[in-house]
Amino acid sequence: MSSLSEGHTSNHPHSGHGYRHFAPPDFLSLQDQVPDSYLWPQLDDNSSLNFTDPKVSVPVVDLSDPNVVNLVGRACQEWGVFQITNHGIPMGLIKETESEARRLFSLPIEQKLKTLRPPDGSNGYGLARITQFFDKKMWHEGFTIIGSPVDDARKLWPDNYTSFCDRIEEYQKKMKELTGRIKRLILGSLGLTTEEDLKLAGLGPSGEFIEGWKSALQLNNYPSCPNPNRAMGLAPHTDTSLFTILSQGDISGLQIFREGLEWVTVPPVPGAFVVNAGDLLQILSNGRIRTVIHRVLVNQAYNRISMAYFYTPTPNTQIKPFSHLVEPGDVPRYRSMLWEEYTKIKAKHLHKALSLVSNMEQIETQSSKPN
Ligand SMILES: C=C1C[C@]23C[C@H]1CC[C@H]2[C@@]12CCC[C@@](C)(C(=O)O1)[C@H]2[C@@H]3C(=O)O
Ligand SMILES: O=C(O)CCC(=O)C(=O)O
Ligand SMILES: [Fe+2]
Repeated sequence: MSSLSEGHTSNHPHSGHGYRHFAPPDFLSLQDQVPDSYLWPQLDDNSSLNFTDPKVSVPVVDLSDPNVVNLVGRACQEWGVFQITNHGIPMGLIKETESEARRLFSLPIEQKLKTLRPPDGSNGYGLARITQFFDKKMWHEGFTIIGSPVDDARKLWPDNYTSFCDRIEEYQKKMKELTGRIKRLILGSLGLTTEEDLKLAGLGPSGEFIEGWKSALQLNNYPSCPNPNRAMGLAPHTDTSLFTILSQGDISGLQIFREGLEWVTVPPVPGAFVVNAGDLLQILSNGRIRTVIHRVLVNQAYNRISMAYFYTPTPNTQIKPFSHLVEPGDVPRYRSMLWEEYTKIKAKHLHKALSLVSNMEQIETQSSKPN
């Protein structure tokens, strides 16, 4: 594995261990003309979908509202996504973490490639994992941090990696606390009470946090783009996580897909986080809360940075719908499986993953059962 990560700057297709062609390009060199491999079919002009009518826009929930459990519950079931304000995370920390991310992506490409994520690895610089499922490339580069950022930060800034690490570690700590809070609100809104159901969600018998779930912090960079109507920042996808807490900064770009409305822009609210349901929440809630299809558009004027915090169980955790949400006598909508099993199905089948683990699907179409 370490020999692999030493060959990462090689661009030669026959160099054996080189996988430079799996790396993002130097976007600076593409500023004059966007190559055909980055040109998607004309994206709709979505300007009409920047709703300001609260009935058709993503809900904003004030976490200090006494009615917060109901507000979160309704937002989850109607939209699967909402923004949160009054969450207690200092604006200064968000801005400073974002500027560390900006500092990282501003490094020369050869420097960033020193941390290129190996094909079988989880941490470091690289393309979004969904890249292989699309014919066209994305106007995006990412950096994934699972656990400590220090090994990669040392490679990026051998002499001054501490400001990056300090900021990231503080941000991870705050995100973990906030995750616990949001998890309690969502589970509370679903009315979960039994020990079995709480345990499925990583909570002990009296609602305490069970250690052992994992998180991933994904820094996303979307350079400004000379042809924003044909370039895609991040292609349509759902997150695999239970839910994701996203800081999208001040620049819009994130859109969610909503039946009947098509693509709806999530307008940046200063200091707010976007919380979106992932596939796991759809499974555990027995389909009550739906995972959210979303994508990111780019723009000509600004380089956009976002930071997404994903929350997931460990690979050998058994997952299945909460029994409380399965009507007596009914079959759960999703089958019981190990988390590792689901992530493998997702990595192979992307958008089809949920229907492949659905019991309903098996009744309706026996042939789509996974082997
Ligand atoms: C814990 C996670 C969640 C991951 C994989 C791993 C680390 C990075 C995440 C993302 C970030 C970008 C979109 C996505 C779809 C991707 O390509 O990489 C996400 C994926 C998922 O939600 O499946
Ligand atoms: O950049 C954004 O606004 C969204 C990023 C995202 O969807 C992700 O990292 O999974
Ligand atoms: Fe996402």
